[in-house]
Amino acid sequence: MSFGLDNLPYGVFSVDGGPPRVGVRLGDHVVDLAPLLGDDVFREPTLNPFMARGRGAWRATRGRVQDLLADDRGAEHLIPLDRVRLHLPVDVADYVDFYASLEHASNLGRMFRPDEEPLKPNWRHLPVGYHGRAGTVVVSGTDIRRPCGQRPSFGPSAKLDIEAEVGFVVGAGTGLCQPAGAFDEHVFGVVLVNDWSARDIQAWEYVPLGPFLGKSFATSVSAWVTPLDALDHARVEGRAQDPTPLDYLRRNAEWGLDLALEVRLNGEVVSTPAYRDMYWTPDQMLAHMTVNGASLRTGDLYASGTVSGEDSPGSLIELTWNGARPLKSGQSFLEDGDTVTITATTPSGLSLGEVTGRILPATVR
Ligand SMILES: O=C(O)/C=C/C(=O)CC(=O)CC(=O)O
Ligand SMILES: [Ca+2]
Ligand SMILES: [Mg+2]
Repeated sequence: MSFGLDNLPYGVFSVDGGPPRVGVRLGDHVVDLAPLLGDDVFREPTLNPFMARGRGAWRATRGRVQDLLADDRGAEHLIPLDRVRLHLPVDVADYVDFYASLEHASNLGRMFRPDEEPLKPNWRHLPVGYHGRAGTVVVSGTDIRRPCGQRPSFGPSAKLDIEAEVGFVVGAGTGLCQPAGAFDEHVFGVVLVNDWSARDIQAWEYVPLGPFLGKSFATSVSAWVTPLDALDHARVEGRAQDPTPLDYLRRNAEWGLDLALEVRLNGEVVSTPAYRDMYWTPDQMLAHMTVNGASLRTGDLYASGTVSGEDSPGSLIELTWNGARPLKSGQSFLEDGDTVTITATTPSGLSLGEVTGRILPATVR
C-alpha cells in the first residue's frame, strides 16, 4: 500500500481552524501523534522541535508508532484526510538548490550558452549549487502568482517554468566550523520540490552571480516528509563518476535513491524522470555544503536540482527546447490557470505524496 505502515510520512495538519500539529499519514487518514504518544513535541506547529532530537529519537518514534498502529491501538487517533488542512511541515531555515543532473546541466548549457561546452569545467568536480530563498518555500496546494520582472523590458514572465526536484530536510544540525557527520545522522527525510522558474527573468539577470529573482518568488514542497528510514529499500549505488571526486566527496554508503517521478500538467503526464540517474548523490551534496565550515540548522532544506534523464526532463524549457517544440497542447511554458503536479514512488510502490500548484495571473505593477 502506498501509505502503509512501511511509509508513515510526517506532516503538520489542523482541523476546523484549530492549532496546527504534527501527524503521520496512514492510508487516507492522519494519525494525531501528540495524544497517541503522549508527547507535547507533536503539539508544535512544525516538525522542527521533533527533528532537532536527532536520529535516535526519529528511529524510536517510528518504531513505537508502527507498533501502536499495527495492533489498532491508534484507531481512536485517526482523522480522515478530507477533514484536515495541511500546512508547511518545516520552518525552513536555509534553502540551497543544487544542479546535480548531468542531462539537465548539459541541456541548459546547450540552450543558454550555445557557443560554449555544455558543461562548465567545474561540474564533474563538485556539486554546483546556490542559496535560494527560504521564506518563499510554500506547501503543496498553494497558488503561485506569475512573477513580474525585467525580461529585460518590465512585465509578467512569459517563460514561467517548473523544475521537478527531490528535497532533503535537515533534522540535526552542526555548530559553526564543525564538520557534518554521516548523511543519515543529519538528514531527517525527503520531500518533493517544484522550483518554479521564470526563464526570461533568469536569463537576463543571472550573469555572473547566479539565480536570483527568476527563482525566488516561490518554491513548492510536498506536505508530507518521508523519513529516510522508509526509503531503505529504495537505496541504490550512485551513478558512476569520472573523474573520481576528492576525498571529502567520496561516497561511503549507497545514497542514490530509486524514485520514479511523474510530472503532470493539467492532468496529462508530460515527463517521468528517474531520480536514480542523478550524477551527484545527496550525501555528496551535504558534504560539499558543509566542507567550508558552514553550519547546518534544523529545518535546512536542500534540493537536488532538476531531475532530468535523456528522454525525461524535469522542466518545460528542456521538454519544449525553449519553445522550439511545443507540447501537444500547443504551449511551451506555463499559462495562467495551469496546474502542475509532481509525484514519486519507490520500487515497492511507496508514495512520496505530491507537490502541486496552480498558476494565478500576474499582478502587474
Ligand atoms: O545552466 C543554467 O544556466 C541554469 C540552470 C538552472 O536554471 C537550473 C537550476 O536552478 C538548478 C537545477 O534545478 O538544476
Ligand atoms: Ca532548481
Ligand atoms: Mg534564511
